[in-house]
Amino acid sequence: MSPERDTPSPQTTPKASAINGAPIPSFSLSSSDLADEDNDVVAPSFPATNSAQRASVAPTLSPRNPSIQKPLLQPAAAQLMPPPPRLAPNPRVGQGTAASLRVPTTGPLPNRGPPSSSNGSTLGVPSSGVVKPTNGRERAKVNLGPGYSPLDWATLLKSGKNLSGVTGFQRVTPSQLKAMNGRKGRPAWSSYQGKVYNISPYLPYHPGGEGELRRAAGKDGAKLFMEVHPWVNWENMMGECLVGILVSEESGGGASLEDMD
Ligand code: HEM
Repeated sequence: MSPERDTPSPQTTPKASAINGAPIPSFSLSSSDLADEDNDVVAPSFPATNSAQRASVAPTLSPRNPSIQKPLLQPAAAQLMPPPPRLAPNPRVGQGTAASLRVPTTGPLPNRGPPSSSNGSTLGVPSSGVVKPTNGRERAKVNLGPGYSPLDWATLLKSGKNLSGVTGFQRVTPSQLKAMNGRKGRPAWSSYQGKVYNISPYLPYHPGGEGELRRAAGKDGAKLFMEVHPWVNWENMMGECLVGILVSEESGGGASLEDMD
């Protein structure tokens, strides 16, 4: 408490007082001061009339604010409440809502996938548009020669040509299947779910490469096939290459198989 402070009247609202002898501004809260004021009071030049600082100060700072004309019977809290919204112009408002919706220029954009990919696709997906499971294996990229596209294979399937390499339905024993491994001029056969197919004509059409397909030659190819691409329909793609059915060794093979040896 400063000894220089004016002694306030116990009946009046406590007045602000100078702490270091500085004069108190004329905007006193006392009713007598208000009565002496008229509306010609010039607002202080600072803060500016429409500034944010002024907006945050009690309304009694603005003589043009009608609230100061009211008697001090209002609760003190009401006197200290900020004026009705008279905010300084928001510089963003003039730029439209697009400004507030604009995506920051730093950091990854949403829904854009990984920032970059080895195939150069900006969307981070393979350029083929097909996302395939890899089964933990690195798939070989095979360039099929001209005329050996999947469409070409489909055309060949419908051509009516004999793609099985045999004249009739065969009963194939495991040993006979093993002999048809594609070597020494022999055809490549492979079994799938008990059926035997001649995979030789498909070798140059196989998207995974001839070498991969040859791994199934002379044996049951189902396991290898399902490991790599279980979504591929073997029976549809190889239907015209059907040689016959796999039978037990004791059952014996067909006569035509013996002719091929
Ligand atoms: C007659 C049986 C087979 C047929 C009809 C066949 C068919 C196909 C087809 C249609 C594709 C393309 C798949 C795609 O793009 O989604 C493909 C790819 C492939 N196949 Fe086969 N396939 C056969 C057997 C095999 C076997 C036995 C192997 C492995 C030993 C194999 C290995 C592959 C590989 C590595 C690819 C490449 C996959 C990729 O590019 O992501 N295929 N095959």
